[in-house]
Amino acid sequence: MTGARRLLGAWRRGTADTLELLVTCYRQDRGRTLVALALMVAGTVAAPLTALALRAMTDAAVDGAAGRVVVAAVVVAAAGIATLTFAHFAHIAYFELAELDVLAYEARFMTISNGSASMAHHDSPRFADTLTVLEREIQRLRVGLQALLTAMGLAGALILTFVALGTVDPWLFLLPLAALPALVLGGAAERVVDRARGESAPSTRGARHLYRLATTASASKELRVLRLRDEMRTRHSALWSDATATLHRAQVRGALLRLLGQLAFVAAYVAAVLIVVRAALAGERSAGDVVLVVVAAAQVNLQVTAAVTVGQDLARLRSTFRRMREAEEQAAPPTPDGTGTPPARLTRGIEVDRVTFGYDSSPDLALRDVSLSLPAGATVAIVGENGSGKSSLVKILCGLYEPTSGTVRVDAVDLRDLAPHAWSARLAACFQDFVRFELPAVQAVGVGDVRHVDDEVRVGAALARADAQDVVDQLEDGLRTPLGKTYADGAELSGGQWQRLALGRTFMREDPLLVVLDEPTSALDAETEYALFTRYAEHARRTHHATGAVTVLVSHRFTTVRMADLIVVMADGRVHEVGSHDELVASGGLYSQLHHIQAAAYRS
Ligand SMILES: Nc1ncnc2c1ncn2[C@@H]1O[C@H](COP(=O)(O)OP(=O)(O)OP(=O)(O)O)[C@@H](O)[C@H]1O
Repeated sequence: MTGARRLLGAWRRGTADTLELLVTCYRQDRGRTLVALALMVAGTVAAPLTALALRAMTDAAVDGAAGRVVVAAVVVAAAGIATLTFAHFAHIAYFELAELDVLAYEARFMTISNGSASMAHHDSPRFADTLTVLEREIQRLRVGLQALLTAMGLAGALILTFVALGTVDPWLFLLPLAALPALVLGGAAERVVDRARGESAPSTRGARHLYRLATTASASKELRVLRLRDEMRTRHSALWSDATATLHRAQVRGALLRLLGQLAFVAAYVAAVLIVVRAALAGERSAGDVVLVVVAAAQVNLQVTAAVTVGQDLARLRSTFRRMREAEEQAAPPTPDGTGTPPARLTRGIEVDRVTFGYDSSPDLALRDVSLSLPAGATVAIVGENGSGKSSLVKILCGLYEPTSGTVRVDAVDLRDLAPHAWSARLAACFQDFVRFELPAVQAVGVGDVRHVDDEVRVGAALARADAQDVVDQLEDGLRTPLGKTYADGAELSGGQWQRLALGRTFMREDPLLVVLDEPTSALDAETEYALFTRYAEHARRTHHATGAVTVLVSHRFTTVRMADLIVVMADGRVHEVGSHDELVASGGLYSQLHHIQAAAYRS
């Protein structure tokens, strides 16, 4: 009972999802949706009308009624034209609608992927699998829309065909039952194939990754130097073979299931024709009846075949919507978002209280029992070896991940109680894996505060704060120069130049409460990094007086962070030492040792 209820629930949800596609079309363009629907239904329903008109024509001919023959012949011709042409015109109408639908669902897909404040879902392999399948399936929404419109026409055509057959012999009303095995087995076949799509997603994802690597310019240097062309090709084709073998096996099983369903129907069809032919031979049915049954039953065969195909496309469409819902659930925050507003200025600062954190995809902890006090207005440097937890701590401070346990407090308010988007609006951050926005230079920097994306004065000021004005000065058309390979005339920048523009972007926000610079100068030499950090720290001290903003600098270079008010040394996910440069050097601990080693290395 519960199973049946669950099935019914799933069916209802699936139908609602599928119809939602039509509602989306309707919202985009009412007129075109109605025209497409009307043409599709009229074109499909015209086929059984042909059978009825043929019966009338045959009987009229046998009776010698020339007038009726002509009328019926006109109907046959009109219905024939409608069958042949309406679907084509409908296609013209829904083609554009389908494009708009793909656009609408791509926007939804983008929101699912990157619309939430937290980015924890990006670490889940299950989410990655769902995205891999969705990325491809969204492009198939066009087929889904066609299937949906065809299904509506087919439903009308099937009803009309069975009514027509039923007028010849009530037994023929049973013919729809013979179509059931084909529909049920068709659905089962699609489920088999859909499962295989999910199972093959990791291999598909791997193959796509290699394909992207092999076709993007950024990877081409290493691929050439490492002479990886053949290796990449071998691995790519092995992964594809793996994915296609899984899909192929499922397709074969699906085809067998569908064949079984079709055979059941063919048997019933032959029986139906025999019943009517025998009755006609006995003089109980007219010649027109025989014509109607032969034509209509043949149409039923075509309609059922079409229904099975359409059924598969609709099942695939339902799976797409199911996956979309799953992805939405996976990307949803584990606890309801807070609604609080961050303070206009920080008075106490940011408190990290016994924070422990592990990524979903890893059994190890990235942060263990971290407690820190980041006073308002302070410049805090975080140093530590690779993998010691610096970036993880920064991401927690930015609210990109929630701590597994422990609390981050902003002026005594739990970060979880603040509205995520209100907190991110008060952040200014430059990450080590910064984005290269291929836009005109003004916008590539201006997106740092999207309200002022084209404001050349603000952008200029932000670049000056980041000491990156010279990058733009070198460009042919200054701030208006398009950047990157997306444009035919786009300027290509060096890694360090891109990084300095990213820094400029960070300084677009004028009233942040937290400024994060996570290795923003990794492409620069140690001396330049030191000079820049000193400049930022001074700037931060001056301006953050007003907002109480905390500036967090992450660096590997122990020698360049000594200007910070507070230095946090991380090791193995824990806070190993905290203090000012002088205090830490005096204590003779890890900072002191590593500082001396690095200083000696730079001197030599
Ligand atoms: N997205 C992730 N999924 C799973 N584990 C991760 C992820 N990001 C980082 N880790 C792990 O968490 C630990 C801390 O990484 P984190 O990036 O915070 O270190 P880091 O000190 O910033 O290192 P680096 O100096 O190399 O940037 C490492 O063991 C790393 O493998």
